[in-house]
Amino acid sequence: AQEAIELIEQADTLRVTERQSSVALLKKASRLTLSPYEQDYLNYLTSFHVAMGGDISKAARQIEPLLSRHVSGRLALRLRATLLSLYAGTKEWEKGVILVNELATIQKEAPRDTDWYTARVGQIFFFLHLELFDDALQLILDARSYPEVISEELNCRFTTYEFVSLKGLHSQRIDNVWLQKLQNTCDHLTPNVYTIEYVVSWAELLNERKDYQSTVDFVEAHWEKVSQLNYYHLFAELQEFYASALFSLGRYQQAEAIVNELVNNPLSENYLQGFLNASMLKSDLAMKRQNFAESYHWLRIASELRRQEQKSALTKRLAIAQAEFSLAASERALQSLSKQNALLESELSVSHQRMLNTYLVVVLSATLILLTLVSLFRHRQQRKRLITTANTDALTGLANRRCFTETVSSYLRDIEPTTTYSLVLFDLDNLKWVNDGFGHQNGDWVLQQVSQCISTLESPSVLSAARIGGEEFAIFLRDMSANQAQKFAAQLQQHFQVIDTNERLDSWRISASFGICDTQTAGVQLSELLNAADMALYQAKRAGKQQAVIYQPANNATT
Ligand SMILES: Nc1nc2c(ncn2[C@@H]2O[C@H](COP(=O)(O)OP(=O)(O)OP(=O)(O)O)[C@@H](O)[C@H]2O)c(=O)[nH]1
Repeated sequence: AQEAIELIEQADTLRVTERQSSVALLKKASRLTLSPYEQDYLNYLTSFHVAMGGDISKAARQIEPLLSRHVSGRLALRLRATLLSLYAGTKEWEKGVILVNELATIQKEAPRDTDWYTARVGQIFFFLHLELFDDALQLILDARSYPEVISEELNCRFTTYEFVSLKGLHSQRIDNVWLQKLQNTCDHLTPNVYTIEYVVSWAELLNERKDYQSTVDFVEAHWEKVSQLNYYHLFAELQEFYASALFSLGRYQQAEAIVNELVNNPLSENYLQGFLNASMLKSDLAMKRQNFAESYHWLRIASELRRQEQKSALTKRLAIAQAEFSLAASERALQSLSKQNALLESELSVSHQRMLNTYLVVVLSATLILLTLVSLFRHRQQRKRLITTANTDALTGLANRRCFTETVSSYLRDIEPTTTYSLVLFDLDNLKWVNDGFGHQNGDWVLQQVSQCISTLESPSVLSAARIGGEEFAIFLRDMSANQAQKFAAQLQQHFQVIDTNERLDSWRISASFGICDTQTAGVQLSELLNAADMALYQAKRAGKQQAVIYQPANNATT
């Protein structure tokens, strides 16, 4: 069992040369299950046979619905190329013009294979019917400018169309060299509807040149070949030129026999120009026989056909004008599009610029913000440093007097009445002696060691500890009575005592004298507390140093 596609492709190959076999193969294929593509391909070839049979209108109507399903690829080209040659026959010029453009678009994407060149032939054929010889010639030259090898049949068709175009443009310049060229290109090929096209064109040329004897000779030499093809249009044209030439040569009977064949064939009605020429000839022939009534009859038919032909010529011109108009319109559209494009591009560059500007602004702003943040940060750091410096004692790192006063004052402002606060004031013993004996640097060292002892105290009671004078320190304690503070001072004293002074002070032991008071006895003003503690400290010094004295009201401090 053969594949459907094989049958259809075989039918395609034989469609021109062996029509009957081609039709039979298509019938066979139609009985198989077909894919949508195969079905369309089969329908196309069936329509092609309908066209070859002479009913080009029917064929065109059958092919038209297939177009929308095939907008690219092989079948897209084939369908349109065939339809285009049908439109040339049915004189549907406008539809044809649209199709020519569609084909050009499809061709841009398609590879240059046989189908591509066949489509190109379709376009040229259509242009020739519109008598747009220049455009046709342009398409031929363009197709020939590519190095692809085309089949001999396609070469014959291109040569034929080149000849038809040149004939249309400069008929008088065509000489027999052209005939030679056409014969060399086409005559050795199997005769088919395409390879004998030039014969009809050459016969037309001879007839137009009133070279009637040559026309008759030429037609008679090719009669057999063309008639056997059974392709009505070509043969009808040949018959027409033949009859016309015979008439001009005075061979009326022969001419009449030929013309009768033409006018009696129902297909001739599809072939307007030919039918018109034949009617005119019939009228002339009747006139020769002095049958005026018959002559008048054919003249009336001819005039009706002439009217139709003029209408058709007008339609042709209209189609061309419309095509040119739409071309101009599309050019205008293109121009306006490119203008819009230019506008868009300039807008784009403006917005690019804007974007760049925005970007710059953003970058600048970001830099500015960053700089501001940095400077703010620096400023804060500086402020912090300044505050720290303002509140810290440079030598020992402890809070200074200013800071101590502020801190303690703020605590005292919000004092809890049930809570007792204590102030421990102490003064190092014999620092002058240390300075004098071991040097001021070692005196500094002593101050630092003492301060370190205070800093390392991890008591939640210590609210503030400071160096409030040269060798004078103060500690403010929360929730501690003077007696408890005294114990605290004793601990501190122990810490001072164990400071390793071997290297610096020859084992001289560091000590301090403490003056202690609390809010219960001294009052809740800082000045009161300082005074009280100072008094107690004075007493501690007087009592022999290295001791802690608690302030007693009425200046009666206890050690
Ligand atoms: N090395 C050093 N000595 C200081 C500093 N501030 C004050 N002094 C010294 O501390 C000493 C205080 O002397 P005095 O008031 O006689 O006290 P003292 O020698 O400790 O004797 P008492 O207090 O009676 O035990 C002076 O010699 C000051 O120069 C300082 O920052 N560094």
